[in-house]
Amino acid sequence: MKKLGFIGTGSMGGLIIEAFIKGGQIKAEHIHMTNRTLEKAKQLQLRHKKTVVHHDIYSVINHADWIFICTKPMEMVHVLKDISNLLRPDQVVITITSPLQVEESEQILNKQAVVRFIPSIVNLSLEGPSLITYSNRCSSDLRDELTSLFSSISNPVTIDPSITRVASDIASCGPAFISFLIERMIKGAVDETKIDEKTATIIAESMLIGFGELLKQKHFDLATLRKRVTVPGGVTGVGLKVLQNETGWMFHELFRETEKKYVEDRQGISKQLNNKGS
Ligand SMILES: NC(=O)C1=CN([C@@H]2O[C@H](COP(=O)(O)OP(=O)(O)OC[C@H]3O[C@@H](n4cnc5c(N)ncnc54)[C@H](O)[C@@H]3O)[C@@H](O)[C@H]2O)C=CC1
Ligand SMILES: O=C(O)[C@@H]1CCC=N1
Repeated sequence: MKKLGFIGTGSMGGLIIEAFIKGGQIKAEHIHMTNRTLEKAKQLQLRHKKTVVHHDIYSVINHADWIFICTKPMEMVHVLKDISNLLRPDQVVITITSPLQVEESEQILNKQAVVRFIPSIVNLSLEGPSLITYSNRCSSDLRDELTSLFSSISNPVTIDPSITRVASDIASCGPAFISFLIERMIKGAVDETKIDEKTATIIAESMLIGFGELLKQKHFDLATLRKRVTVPGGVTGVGLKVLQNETGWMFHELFRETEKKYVEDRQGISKQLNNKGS
C-alpha cells in the first residue's frame, strides 16, 4: 500500500487527510505529515492517532511514496526547490494549487512525475469534484492508481490547463460563492419579513441538502428543476424576474476579476521560478 506524505496540514491539507482516511482506501498509519507550525499537524493526529507527524519536510519525503504539497501557492515553489534533490525518481509529487502548472513543477524537480489535484471543501463529504492534471511523466498505470485514490473522496475531472482558473472557481471557490449567496438570501428574508435568522438558516440549509441529493439522484438537471418549481403565474416566477434583473452580468464580472488575480499569482510564481537562488 502506498504511503502518503503531506507538507502543510492547514485548511486543505488537513481536510484531504481527513477525507482519505474516511474514504477507506488509505490507512491512518500510512499518512506522514508535517506543518510549519507543528501543533497543527499534532492536532490532526489527536483525531487520527496512527498518523505519523514528522518534524521536517525531509523526514516526510523519506517515509512517503506520494507527496502532497499543500502550502499556499507562493510557498509551493520554495518547497519544491527544497526537496528536489532529495526525492527518489519513483516518488510522485502532487500539488494542490491552481496557479502552478505541472510542467513548471517538473522543471524544478529532476525525474519525478507530477500531478495537480485541485480539491474542493465539499470533498470532506466524499462528494463533489476534484480537478486533475497529469504531467507527461505519469505512466498510465500511475494515472489509474491515482485516479482510483482521488475517486475515493471525489469525482475527479481531468482538465486542460487552459481552463484551470474557471474550473477551480466553480469547483473550489464555488462552495464559498454559494454560501455567500445563501447568506444573502437569509439576510434578505430576515430584514424584509418576520422570519428569524435561526429559522431561515435551518430551512435554507435543509433545502440545500435536498437540492444536492436531487442532483445526485439525477432526478433533474438544473434547468428542468427550475422549470418544475416555476408554476405558471406563481410566486417563483416573480422572484426569478428580480434575480434576472439584479444579477445581470454579476458572474461575468466575477470571472473577470478572478482571472485578474490568477494572472497576478502566475506572475508571482514565474518570478520565483526564474529566481534560481531561492
Ligand atoms: N481552501 C480551499 O478551499 C482550497 C485551497 N486550495 C489550495 O490549497 C493550498 C493551501 O490552502 P489552505 O489549506 O487554505 O491554506 P492554509 O494556510 O490553511 O495551509 C497552508 C499550510 O501550509 C503550511 N506551510 C507553509 N509552508 C510550509 C513549509 N515549508 N513546510 C511545512 N508546512 C508549510 C502552513 O503552516 C499552513 O498550515 C493553497 O495553495 C490553495 O490554493 C485548493 C483548493 C481549495
Ligand atoms: O481562495 C483561494 O485562493 C483558494 C483556491 C481555491 C479555493 N480557495
